Amino acid sequence: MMKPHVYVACRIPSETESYLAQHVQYRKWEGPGAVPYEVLLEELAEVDGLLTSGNKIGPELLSRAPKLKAVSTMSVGYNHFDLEEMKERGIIGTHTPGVLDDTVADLILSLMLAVSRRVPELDAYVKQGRWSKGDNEELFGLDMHHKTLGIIGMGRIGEAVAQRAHFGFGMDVLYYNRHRKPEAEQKYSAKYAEMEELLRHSDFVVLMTPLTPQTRHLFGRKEFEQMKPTGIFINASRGPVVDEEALTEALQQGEIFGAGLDVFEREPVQADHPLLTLRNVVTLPHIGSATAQTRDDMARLAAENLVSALLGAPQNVVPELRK
Ligand SMILES: NC(=O)C1=CN([C@@H]2O[C@H](COP(=O)(O)OP(=O)(O)OC[C@H]3O[C@@H](n4cnc5c(N)ncnc54)[C@H](OP(=O)(O)O)[C@@H]3O)[C@@H](O)[C@H]2O)C=CC1
Ligand SMILES: O=CC(=O)O
Repeated sequence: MMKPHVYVACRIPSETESYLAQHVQYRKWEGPGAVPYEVLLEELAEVDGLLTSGNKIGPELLSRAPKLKAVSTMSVGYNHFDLEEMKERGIIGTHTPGVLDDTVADLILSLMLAVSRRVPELDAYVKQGRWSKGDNEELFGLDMHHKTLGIIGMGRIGEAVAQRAHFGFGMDVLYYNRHRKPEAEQKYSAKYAEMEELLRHSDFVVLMTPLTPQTRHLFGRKEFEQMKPTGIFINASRGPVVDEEALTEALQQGEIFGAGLDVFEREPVQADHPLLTLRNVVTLPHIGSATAQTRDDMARLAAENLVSALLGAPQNVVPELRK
């Protein structure tokens, strides 16, 4: 039987390439940087499958890929999939849930600590030779242990955050989803709360929903106003879930204590973005799952997902495209 043809548009480790080679014929983008859109369109003309990590999968691209049967993204988020278009064309879309939960949760905890204890700001203070003797109250931060954490989007990653916060830091956990999760409530003594109640009672608010039409700008002026003035806001979901103008205002006006951001409305964020000028914001370049081990695991799973889809027994299909 002829092996299916695949294009690999993102970096994958050599072990994963060997795995792919057993099942498919593939070509790959060798870099540097991201694959240019024109190259992608050309490559897709003849392939059955695409392995990607964030290329927009929309009508133009799909219309240039007449043989395409499956797109596998090396990410758990799949807001770059045009789900309606893929459904109409019968394209299978898969993602990589689960393998990155602990790594992303670790990063979220590091943002919570970095903002509350002002780690980057104080690192700069020391390195700039501004440390003087004596107890300087201006350098004090806020405690994280035994405070209240509110998680909006208590899914796989949200639960990994709850686990660390509750058992590691003795935090009380509130959460908001569209559906309650009795098992999570039991495991982490978590309490379900409506958004407003969660925002009013939480010392730390972690946003971890997917980006969907319903969650776009879920967080705006009203939500920041409802937070405590000592509240810390963390977003590691997707940038457009937050209205960045409202967040900037809330930070400038002291409506909240600080924010930790791994994601932005436009990525890469522009160097002159107002958020980057604020002392009480800790930023990262969308790096939640980026450890060597976890990226290897994601690449392997994405490759397995693609092979499974092309060989007729698809796994890890995104919920909206399941038959
Ligand atoms: N910064 C980074 O590097 C990374 C970012 N991510 C982002 O994190 C997201 C979450 O990943 P993961 O935990 O695996 O996903 P899950 O699907 O497991 O969890 C998402 C949670 O969000 C809730 N949710 C969905 N829609 C809404 C809504 N409209 N209002 C309130 N809650 C909602 C869901 O509950 P319910 O359905 O009951 O509402 C669910 O509990 C990904 O989609 C991705 O965008 C993921 C990995 C790395
Ligand atoms: O942002 C990363 C992902 O896996 O989604």
